[in-house]
Amino acid sequence: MATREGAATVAAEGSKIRVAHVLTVAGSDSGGGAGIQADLKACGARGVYCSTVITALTAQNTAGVQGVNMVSEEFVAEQLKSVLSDMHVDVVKTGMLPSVGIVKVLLHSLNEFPHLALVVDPVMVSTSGDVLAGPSILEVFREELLPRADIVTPNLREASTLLGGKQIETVADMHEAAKLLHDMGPRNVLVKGGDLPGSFDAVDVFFDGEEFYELRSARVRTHNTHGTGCTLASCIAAELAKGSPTLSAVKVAKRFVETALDYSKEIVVGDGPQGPFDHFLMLKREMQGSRKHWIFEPSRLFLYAVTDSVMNKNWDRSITDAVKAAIEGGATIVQLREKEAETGYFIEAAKSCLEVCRSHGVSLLINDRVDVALACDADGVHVGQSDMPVRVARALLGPDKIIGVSCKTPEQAHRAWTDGADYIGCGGVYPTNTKANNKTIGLDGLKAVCLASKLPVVAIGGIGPSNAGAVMEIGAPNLKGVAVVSALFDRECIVEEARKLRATLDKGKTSNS
Ligand SMILES: Nc1ncnc2c1ncn2[C@@H]1O[C@H](COP(=O)(O)OP(=O)(O)OP(=O)(O)O)[C@@H](O)[C@H]1O
Ligand SMILES: Cc1ncc(CO)c(N)n1
Ligand SMILES: [Mg+2]
Repeated sequence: MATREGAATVAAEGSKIRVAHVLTVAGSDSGGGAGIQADLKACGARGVYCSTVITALTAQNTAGVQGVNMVSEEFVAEQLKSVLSDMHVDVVKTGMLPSVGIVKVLLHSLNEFPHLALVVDPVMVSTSGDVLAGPSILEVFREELLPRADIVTPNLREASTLLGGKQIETVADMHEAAKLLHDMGPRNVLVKGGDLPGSFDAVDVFFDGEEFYELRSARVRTHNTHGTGCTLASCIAAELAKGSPTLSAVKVAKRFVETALDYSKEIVVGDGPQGPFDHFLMLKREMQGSRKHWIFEPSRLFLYAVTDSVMNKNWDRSITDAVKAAIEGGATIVQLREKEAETGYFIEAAKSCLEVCRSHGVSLLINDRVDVALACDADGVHVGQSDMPVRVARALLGPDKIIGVSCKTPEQAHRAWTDGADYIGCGGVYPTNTKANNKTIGLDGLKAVCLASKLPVVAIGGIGPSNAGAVMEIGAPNLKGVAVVSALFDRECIVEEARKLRATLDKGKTSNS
């Protein structure tokens, strides 16, 4: 078992990195819930590479199995040869093995690679009651495949069939079955109790030849259990491939299945009685969870105030006072655009603005200066096309900060999405004095950018109370608001101007809804 032991999740070999690798030899489930598809997802979720030798195609959905098309023995052999002659496999996991001939072909390959660990999920009957491997398979399973296995994972029905029809209705029966199956030669046995009648827990019995372990988890109340067996066996294989001892691998795998079922208990994929679950839902939720506190709510772009150092100087106002007034008038997000400010002063001013913004639940972004945003822990940055690239800013700021990017063209808008921006600032919509040599793209340019991206868009450039309504009326669902500079900060009373703008925007919103 040298290879398995040596293949921790990723084992460095010089400068190359070797990945933990499971080969699944199983059937395809067109519905994507069990078989090869479950194995790929399970290994993916556990961070392990998975190659696939397909033994049969099934036409299958949440109602059951409508058809089976076996792959020829010769072609199963060819797939095995392609993978095993070239790739560094740590563990072979078997699922649907529909004919004696296919099992023999597999055994032949395993003989050639005696170091490979073997997880056997003796798939025979699907939960829907459809036969995936007939009784003719039993002898070769008992006599040849099980003795070669490091672990075999039958469900109740499969354990009973392997044992010639033994009744298994209680946990005590499962112990007995595990012991009898162990006598057939596998190193470890896991009798799965997913289908144990009347049990509150999902109990599996593990036997290593010496000790019995009852592995219990809460029974998730769900119809989405299609593919639990395949997933469990693949997870065991994945953990073994990383180098775990067998009992730990089984415990991790069972926990994975339980958690995946729990996360997926409400999903609806098909109309049949037994749905699949989502192997990645817990990861998706985790990702969302880590961004929960800030998660960017596009409606925040509604009235976006962008400060301007020159204007504040002309009107003799501090940045903080300007920001306070904009928020009082109804600004929903603020960006500090201080092109000339010295870094030390900028950080202090940003901290003071941040205090004001936080106390009003308004996000504060910094224009261009990722360093300043990091220094004062602002909510994010807004970058232009020639500033720090979005990808680099994202790498520096991490997943929790908001990143906006200025775009004038559909290409830039598309790029913003792939690079990981949270929103697009699009303009100049109208001519403006705030930015020298800034090309005006008009309402058509704005529309084209909105159409080109899934990201929320805020329009900018020459916008004020007189034209904000027209901008919002272009009718793009992802146009979430307007950003203004002069219309607020180059006016005598910021609060009043902000209120006027807010009123115009609010009016447009009510008449559109
Ligand atoms: N509702 C449930 N809640 C929690 N765990 C479950 C539930 N149903 C099954 N399990 C667990 O899932 C794993 C697979 O067991 P199960 O008996 O369902 O296998 P199976 O019948 O081979 O599955 P399938 O044929 O649908 O792929 C076991 O660890 C079992 O305890
Ligand atoms: C292809 C395939 N393999 C295994 C199972 C057992 O769930 C299934 N339903 N379909
Ligand atoms: Mg099964």
